Amino acid sequence: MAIVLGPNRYGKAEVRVVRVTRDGGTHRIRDLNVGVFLSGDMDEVHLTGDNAAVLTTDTQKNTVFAFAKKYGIGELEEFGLLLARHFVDSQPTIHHARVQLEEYAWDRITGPHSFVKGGTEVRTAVVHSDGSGGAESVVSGLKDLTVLNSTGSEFHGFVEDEFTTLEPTNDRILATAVTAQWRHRGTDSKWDESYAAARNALLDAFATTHSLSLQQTLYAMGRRALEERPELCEVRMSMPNKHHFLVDLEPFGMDNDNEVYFAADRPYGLIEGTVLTDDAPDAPSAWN
Ligand SMILES: O=c1[nH]c(=O)c2[nH]c(=O)[nH]c2[nH]1
Repeated sequence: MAIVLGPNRYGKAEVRVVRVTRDGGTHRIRDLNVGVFLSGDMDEVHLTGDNAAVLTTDTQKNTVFAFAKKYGIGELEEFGLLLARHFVDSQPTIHHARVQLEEYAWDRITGPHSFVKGGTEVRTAVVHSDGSGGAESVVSGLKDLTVLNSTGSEFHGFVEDEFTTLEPTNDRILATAVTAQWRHRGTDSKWDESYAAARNALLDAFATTHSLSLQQTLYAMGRRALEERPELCEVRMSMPNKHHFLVDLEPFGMDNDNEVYFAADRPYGLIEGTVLTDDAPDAPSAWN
């Protein structure tokens, strides 16, 4: 039996870069968390410790800051593509780059240079590139988009075995924190417009679907995004069921007509799924 090196990559995780753009006295601010992960001719560094092929993770981090200065931070996906292509194009030993990005929102308060941090929602992007002219993929998304329907949700007809205690319901709160990623067919979408429209499609489907299960809602959301955005071919979602349990007020001589809930934080159901068009090209490297 021989022991061999399997798939590997290396890079700098969580480069926190804040870019201020000064437009006269008016400032704009972008707040990103960038991860760079590279792979290529890395047998020697693992097998013998020869670092000749290694572009250091320190250099990768510096490149993120230098690009933020040199090119500014435009659309999130575009910034990721710029970085990913640079690493592969400039280094003969690097054949594949993955750049993952998170963006945190800052909303203007008043005046030209004051901001308040946005909510918990985070915009995300993952870019893979084998270099200019090579295979590339772009996955956009968001995480922690927290939503709630205070009615319009039922859950019944499920399996009942000897351990089942859950009561069927025709009216419950449905709440979740959506993490969603959507894969683009190409690498030339209008990124900001596409992001806003996909987000709206998810939100609108959540709000307007009369839900018989969170699974059904998940499918309706992914489907809506794909129907409305032809530049997309696959949506992956992870949605915790933020359970709201009716409080028993009978001991106090009161009824509870779906008015008072206990918001439990754990354990929670975790509903995950993929929705895709039947012509979606295979793209394993877009996700790995
Ligand atoms: O929408 C739901 N899906 C489930 O699979 C499930 N399981 C559960 O206990 N509550 C719910 N709700």
